[in-house]
Amino acid sequence: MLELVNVSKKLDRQSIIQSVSFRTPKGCFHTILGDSGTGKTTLLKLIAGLEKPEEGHILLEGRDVTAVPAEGRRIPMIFQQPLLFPHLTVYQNIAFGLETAGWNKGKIRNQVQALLAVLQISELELRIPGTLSGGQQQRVSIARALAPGNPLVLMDEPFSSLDPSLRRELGQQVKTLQRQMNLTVIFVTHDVTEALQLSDEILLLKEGKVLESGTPQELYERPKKMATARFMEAGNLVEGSVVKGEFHCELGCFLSVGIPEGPATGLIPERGICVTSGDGDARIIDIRYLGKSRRVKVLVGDISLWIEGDFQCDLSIGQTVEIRLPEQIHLMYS
Ligand SMILES: Nc1ncnc2c1ncn2[C@@H]1O[C@H](COP(=O)(O)OP(=O)(O)OP(=O)(O)O)[C@@H](O)[C@H]1O
Repeated sequence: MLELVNVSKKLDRQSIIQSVSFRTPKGCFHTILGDSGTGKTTLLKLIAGLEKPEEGHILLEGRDVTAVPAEGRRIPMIFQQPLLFPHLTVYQNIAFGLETAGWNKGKIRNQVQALLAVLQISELELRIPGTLSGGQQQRVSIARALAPGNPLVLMDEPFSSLDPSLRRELGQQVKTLQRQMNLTVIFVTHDVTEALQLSDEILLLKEGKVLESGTPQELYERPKKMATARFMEAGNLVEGSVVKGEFHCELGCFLSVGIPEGPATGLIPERGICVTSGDGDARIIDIRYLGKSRRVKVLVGDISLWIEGDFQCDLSIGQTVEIRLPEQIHLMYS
C-alpha cells in the first residue's frame, strides 16, 4: 500500500530525515514512534506531499508519487489540534468533503451517522465546534478525515492534548474503526504505551533514522538493539558475556541461543522475575504502587532490578527477599 525507499529530507540545510525506508501493507496500523524533534511529523508531511524529499521515492499502491503534490495525493491527515470549520455544525463539518466529492444526500447521511455512532457523538450532530470539548472536537475531526473512505490515513499525535482516560478510549475507538474499515493508518506518537497498545507494526525513529522496526512484541520483548530496549523501557539490562552457549553475568548463568561468544547484554523482563518473602540475597530498595500491580526495585550484589507484579506478600523497603530469574533471557550484542 505505502512504501518509502531511502527517503531523505533537509530543512534549513539540516538533515532531518536520513535514508528512511519502510513498507506498510494494506490494513496495517503502522506507528512511527520516537522522541520529540526526531522527525516524525516531517516524515508524515513527506508522505502527505506537504514536503518534497531531496532523495528517495514514495510509492502509493505501487505508483511513484514522489513528485505528486499534496492536492494530487489527497491523503487525509489528523493533527494534534482539531482543525474544524468553526461556522459549520458537526454534521456539516463531516459531510463537507463528501459533498465536494459529489456523494448524494442519502449516502452522505448514512456515512456521517455511522461515524457519529461509532465515535459516540451522535447527539452532537447539530452543535458547532466552539460549543464542544477538546475530546469531542477531536472525534469530529477523526470522523471528517475518515468519512470519504480513503484507504490511507495519517495521524499526527491525535490524542496528545487529551487526558489519559479519554486518550485510551479514543485510541480504542480509532483502532476499532481502522479494523472495521480495513484502513491503513500511519500514526505518529512519542508514547510507548500507546504505540504498544494500538500498533500492528512500529517504526522506531531516532534522529531522523530508523533505529529498528517490528511488531510491538518484537520491539518490546526481543529488541535487536540496546537503544531500542532502552526506549521501549522493556526491562532490566544486564551486561555479561556468552561463553560456551551460556550467558554469564553478575546475576548468574542463563541459557543462550543464537548469540556468538563474547560480550552481550541480557534483557530480563520486569514481569519475568518471581519474588518470595524470606531471607534471600535481594534487598528491596524502592516500591512503587501502580494500583493493579506494584513495581519493586531490588539490589542483588551491585545490580539493581525492577520487578513488576501483583505480589500477594507484604513487601517493605529494606526487607530481604528471594528472587527467581528465568532460565533463558533475551540477549543482544553489546
Ligand atoms: N520548517 C522547518 N525548518 C527548519 N527546521 C524544521 C522545520 N520543521 C521542523 N524542523 C526541525 O526538524 C526537526 C524534526 O521536527 P519534527 O516536527 O519532524 O519532529 P517530531 O519528531 O515530529 O517532533 P515532535 O514530537 O516534538 O512534534 C526538529 O529539529 C525541528 O526543529
